[in-house]
Amino acid sequence: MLKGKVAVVSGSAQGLGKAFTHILLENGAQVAMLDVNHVMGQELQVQLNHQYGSDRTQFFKADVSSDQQFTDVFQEIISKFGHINIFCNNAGIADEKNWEKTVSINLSGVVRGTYLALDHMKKENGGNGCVIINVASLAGLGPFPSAPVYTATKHGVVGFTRAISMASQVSGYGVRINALCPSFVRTTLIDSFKQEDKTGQFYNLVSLTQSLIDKFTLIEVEQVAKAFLHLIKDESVNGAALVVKSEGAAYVTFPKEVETTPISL
Ligand SMILES: NC(=O)C1=CN([C@@H]2O[C@H](COP(=O)(O)OP(=O)(O)OC[C@H]3O[C@@H](n4cnc5c(N)ncnc54)[C@H](O)[C@@H]3O)[C@@H](O)[C@H]2O)C=CC1
Ligand SMILES: CCCCCC(=O)/C=C/C=C\C=C\C=C\[C@@H](O)[C@@H](O)CCCC(=O)O
Repeated sequence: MLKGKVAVVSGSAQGLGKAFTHILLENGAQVAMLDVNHVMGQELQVQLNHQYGSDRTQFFKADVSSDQQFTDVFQEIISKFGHINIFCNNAGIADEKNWEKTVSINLSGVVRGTYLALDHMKKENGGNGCVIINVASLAGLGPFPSAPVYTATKHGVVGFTRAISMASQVSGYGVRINALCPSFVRTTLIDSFKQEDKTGQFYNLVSLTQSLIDKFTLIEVEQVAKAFLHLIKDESVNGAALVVKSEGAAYVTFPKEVETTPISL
């Protein structure tokens, strides 16, 4: 299904990015894995070489919060694979204490990756069939009180995706751009909410977070990967947000007009 397609996944050394890499490979794509953690990334590449063959993946070390590193690695990927058809901005952290770093990775990193990919896809490949997936969160659609900056970055990813997808369509780029919004997933990221050096002033809200996790229940990376694949294949959507919860996946219906309650001045 994805034979001949080249995909890039950021934050692919573990967690959701690793699961996205697996499902892309299982469906015939070649995958450029990008991560700041080169030890885990290189270990994974060795494992994937054994499993899928040595020509299917290559690991590239880069920090998505660095303009220079992201731009350089993007060129390296083009030199290695020739072109890119699928680009997934997945790298993310949950660090309320160092909240500026969270903004730089979760939001600025997504904008950076989308612009690099869009520029390449529209010029080199005429856009046709190219797709960008931005990993947001259910926290991009509603408040996650113990992580307000994380929530802001994910709302930002959803808003950016909706606007840039329209810009792509109106400009005739032929590139679809969609957002993936999982609820809590069993990865190492989840540990962040129990670490005081990550939660900062919101450490007192640990039990509130736990009750949200209990309400939504942890989902497995493989379930999110299936939704990710659906979003790649579904050519009918652009600017969509696909929610993934334990009970299944569903597209968000955004209101054409927001509901308001008038006040008298
Ligand atoms: N685990 C969860 O409950 C949910 C996660 N998400 C989102 O999914 C994405 C992936 O998260 P997980 O797999 O859960 O986390 P994870 O912590 O398991 O994996 C994140 C990966 O991103 C890499 N990374 C971090 N900062 C980076 C940077 N500056 N440049 C390049 N790579 C970097 C890490 O080295 C790691 O390999 C994130 O955007 C996260 O916000 C969304 C909803 C729920
Ligand atoms: C710090 C731990 C990592 C967090 C990873 C992550 O992104 C998890 C998010 C999970 C969901 C939290 C959102 C809660 C939102 C509610 O406030 C609710 O309003 C959402 C409404 C949408 C719905 O369909 O239920």
